[in-house]
Amino acid sequence: MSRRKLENKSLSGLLDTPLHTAIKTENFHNFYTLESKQLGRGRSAVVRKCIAKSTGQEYAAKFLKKRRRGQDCKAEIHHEIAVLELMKSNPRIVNLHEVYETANEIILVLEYAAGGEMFDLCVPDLDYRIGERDIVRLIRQILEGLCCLHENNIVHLDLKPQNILLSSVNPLGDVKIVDFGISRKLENSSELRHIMGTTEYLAPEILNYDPITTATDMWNIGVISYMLLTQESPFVGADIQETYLNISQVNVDYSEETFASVSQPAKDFIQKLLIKNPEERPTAADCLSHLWLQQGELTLLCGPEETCCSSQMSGHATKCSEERNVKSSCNGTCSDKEDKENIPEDSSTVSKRFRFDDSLQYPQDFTTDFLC
Ligand SMILES: Nc1ncnc2c1ncn2[C@@H]1O[C@H](COP(=O)(O)OP(=O)(O)OP(=O)(O)O)[C@@H](O)[C@H]1O
Repeated sequence: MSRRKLENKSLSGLLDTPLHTAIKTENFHNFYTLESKQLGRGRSAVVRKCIAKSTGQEYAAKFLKKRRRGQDCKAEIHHEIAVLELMKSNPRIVNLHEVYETANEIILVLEYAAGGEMFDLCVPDLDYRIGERDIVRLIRQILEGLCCLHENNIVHLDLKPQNILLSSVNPLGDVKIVDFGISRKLENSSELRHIMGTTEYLAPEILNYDPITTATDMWNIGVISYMLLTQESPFVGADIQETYLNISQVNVDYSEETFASVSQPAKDFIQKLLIKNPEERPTAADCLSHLWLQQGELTLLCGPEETCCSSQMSGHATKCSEERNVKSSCNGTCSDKEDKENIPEDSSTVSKRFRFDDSLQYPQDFTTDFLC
């Protein structure tokens, strides 16, 4: 879908479509062996690896509390399930296998992303530095997933290296986008300006309380690309105020020193995305046509003549998704659609959310509209 179509839409909220996935009330533990080590934890969930007793297959079990901070969160969880269902056949989005419900929790049994978080590729103390060719492949894959989400008028709103997982790390596998907990459906009728997220990844329009569109996710593509290429978080400051200021002034270090080993097309790609005015940012489909992403082996899900949407970035004329066959990039889902309190924290799993800004107290999340 073109930006023109999307920009008139603003954010309303949650998908309340009937779910196709059966919510099982049998005892989860009869069917899965749960490993004690946490894979991760976030604002709303604890995620643990589990093994299906019948098949030996590995999964990730995401335990979501039905009530958090005294509020019923079932609608949010329903929404997260509905988004995962909508994206079911997109290989860039984590697959939802099963759902269980207990008295206090809903358990999402997800495809297991054995390679962990992309965040681990963004840290300066990495033994090896991931090459630009690999970064191009990973960014392409994120954009392919994002194209499909945006074509379905869903904005992720929490894209960050902690929510981009990898199917494997050695060899470097494929992208799996996770955590649709604060994603929202864009609607014509209403708009939402508040949302929460992690401070250093917030787009200026969120800080400014301006309407949110799909372009908000595109800011995050710029941030993720910057982090993969430079091993630095572009906006993080000494404290939360400095981080806000850096974001609102788009104060980014593009120095020779920081970009010493980064190609010019890669730098150009980031500079086109880290733009204050959301309307000037290219769409996910535009980005796929950028010169930087044209290099190396292309792993387009679309056929060549079915490439996603128009190209604002490169000027290449390509086909729009509206004209596309449903079997294109979204494998049928695009156009054919219409607290962790009870789970003891595993000390071996430290949240890496704030690794770039350890000085800030948890949570540094921006929570003007706390959803749950
Ligand atoms: N399918 C998976 N395979 C492997 N690890 C996973 C999987 N899903 C989630 N994780 C790990 O668990 C962490 C938390 O998961 P997730 O982001 O879905 O939880 P959340 O509570 O919704 O997070 P947030 O606070 O960002 O909203 C992820 O960052 C990742 O490290």
